[in-house]
Amino acid sequence: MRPVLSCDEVRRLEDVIEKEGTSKAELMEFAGEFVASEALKGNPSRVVILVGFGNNGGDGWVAADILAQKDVHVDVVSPVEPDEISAPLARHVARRTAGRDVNIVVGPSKDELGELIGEADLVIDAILGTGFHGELRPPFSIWIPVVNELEPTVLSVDVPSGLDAQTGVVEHDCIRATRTATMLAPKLGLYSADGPEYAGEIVCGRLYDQLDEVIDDVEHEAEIVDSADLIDFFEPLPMNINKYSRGSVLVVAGSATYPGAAMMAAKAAARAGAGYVAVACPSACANLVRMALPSVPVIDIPSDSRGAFGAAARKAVCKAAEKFSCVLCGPGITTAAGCIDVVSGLLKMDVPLVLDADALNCLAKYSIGGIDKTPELYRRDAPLILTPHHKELSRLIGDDPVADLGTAIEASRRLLWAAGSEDMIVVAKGPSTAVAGVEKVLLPMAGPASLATAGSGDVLAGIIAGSVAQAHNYAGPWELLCAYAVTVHSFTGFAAASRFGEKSVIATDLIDLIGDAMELAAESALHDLGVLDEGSQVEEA
Ligand SMILES: NC(=O)C1=CN([C@@H]2O[C@H](COP(=O)(O)OP(=O)(O)OC[C@H]3O[C@@H](n4cnc5c(N)ncnc54)[C@H](OP(=O)(O)O)[C@@H]3O)[C@@H](O)[C@H]2O)[C@@H](O)CC1
Ligand SMILES: Nc1ncnc2c1ncn2[C@@H]1O[C@H](COP(=O)(O)OP(=O)(O)O)[C@@H](O)[C@H]1O
Ligand SMILES: [K+]
Repeated sequence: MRPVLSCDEVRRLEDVIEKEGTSKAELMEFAGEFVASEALKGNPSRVVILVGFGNNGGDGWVAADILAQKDVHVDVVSPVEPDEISAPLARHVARRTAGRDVNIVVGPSKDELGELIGEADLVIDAILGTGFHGELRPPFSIWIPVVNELEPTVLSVDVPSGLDAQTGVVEHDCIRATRTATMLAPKLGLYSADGPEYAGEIVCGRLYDQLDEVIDDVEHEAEIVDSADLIDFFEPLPMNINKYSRGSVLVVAGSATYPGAAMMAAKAAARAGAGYVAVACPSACANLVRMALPSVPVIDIPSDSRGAFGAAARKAVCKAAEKFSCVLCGPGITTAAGCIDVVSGLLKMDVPLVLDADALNCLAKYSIGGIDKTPELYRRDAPLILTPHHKELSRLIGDDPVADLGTAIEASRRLLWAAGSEDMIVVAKGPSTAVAGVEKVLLPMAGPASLATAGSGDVLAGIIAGSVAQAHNYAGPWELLCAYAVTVHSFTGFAAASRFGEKSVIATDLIDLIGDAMELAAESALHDLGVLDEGSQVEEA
């Protein structure tokens, strides 16, 4: 796993490294070297380097010097003369570079800038990094659209200029990078909100030899999960099993209005590998589910007058739930009184429980001002996995806003720390999904935007429940198991997008591709580990 840091954590890490004897000035030299080495990968003969007033620009000035020494023609475009640069470290390297064989262009007109970029093989964006804040000011608010309009190959330094390195939000405009060379560790904003849209491929410069020894001296906002980290989940089925010992899931879902949610979640749980999946749904939709899923037993639960779980549902659901390795509750249940009762009943049982969709909205209705105010409602000994999207997560914490990865992580931590249980996980879904536990927050590979389609979350909930059901002797951490399920879901998105077209994917497409997705994830893990070559063939020893 690879750490992702907040801007504050990066600053603390720089301080730790400085205490160990490597100054910030030296780090800037290493950052510039890393940028130059990334730039040279494309063998450019002309490079334009756009620099700002701060240390992000400093990295650009160092890179300019190195590239010029490698016989690359370098134009450095600066808003001011080197002597007028405000950040002292950046001013120092700018003055030094000014004495070398680089062409410095101060405050060019739009047309001059366009001409320079038009002639370049590569543009290096060292305008703004982690120090960017507020509204984009001239001349950068003029430069950035000129760059984007010409669509050159762009290497951004640390973060694309205009992107908030913490939230990933682009308020006005932002450099559209082909690649981003980020320093020490990726910043959270590269994975949040608009980050993935603007950052392109992300490469990380370690800069400091003993990075592994000091990186744990600061907190990590999150950790990226690579397929290779999930290798233990790709074991083949053992021979000596039966349908129950493989793992069983009870899907407590559906209503007369949303029978499809129960069908999708149940089928996904089975496709994810559970040997026995049953559905407990309101009697009003039970026959529909039976007809749609011939392999799935359906338990009739008393309905209310609208076809949702009724007053007698709690007892019936809890009795049925006793025999299963995992219970998934929520898809399509509505928030009728009987549903709230069902959720509260299941929380009191000691079966591993996944709460999704309306089960979360039922939970939010329990308390005013956020369920973290009354954690005894959801604190339990058995595993509890909540799978909210941003809006559901916001409801769980009393309607405080959840808008991006950073706020989703913060909200998840509120819920987790209030409960204080190692067996509780919040899978905070969004364009990038965070899997948060009390100890750490994981960022599994995100899927394509095709996953933003109704019912896609029901499929994920089914994959999670199916995976939990199979984890009999699993010693944890539950975060990793959920990260595996999210990764498989992401791969279903890619597989479906390539089969049906990016815009044509619907949630039911994802379900039959779960097997393919597991295979793709396993291949990717073997590839990361160097066991598979480029052509995905097993390498001969
Ligand atoms: N992490 C690491 O270990 C290492 C980090 N390093 C590098 O340092 C970078 C951080 O440098 P930094 O702190 O100097 O900030 P930076 O991004 O250059 O921006 C500050 C300048 O931009 C200006 N400015 C701000 N907002 C603006 C706006 N809206 N519109 C226009 N201007 C705006 C701001 O002006 P001010 O608002 O202060 O007037 C100030 O002049 C980091 O990203 C990485 O590349 C490496 O060198 C070494 C290792
Ligand atoms: N832009 C996006 N890029 C990648 N994945 C996305 C994007 N938008 C949503 N997703 C994923 O799609 C799923 C949507 O879940 P959810 O909002 O609960 O849908 P529903 O309630 O309709 O089933 C989540 O797994 C989420 O991470
Ligand atoms: K930048």
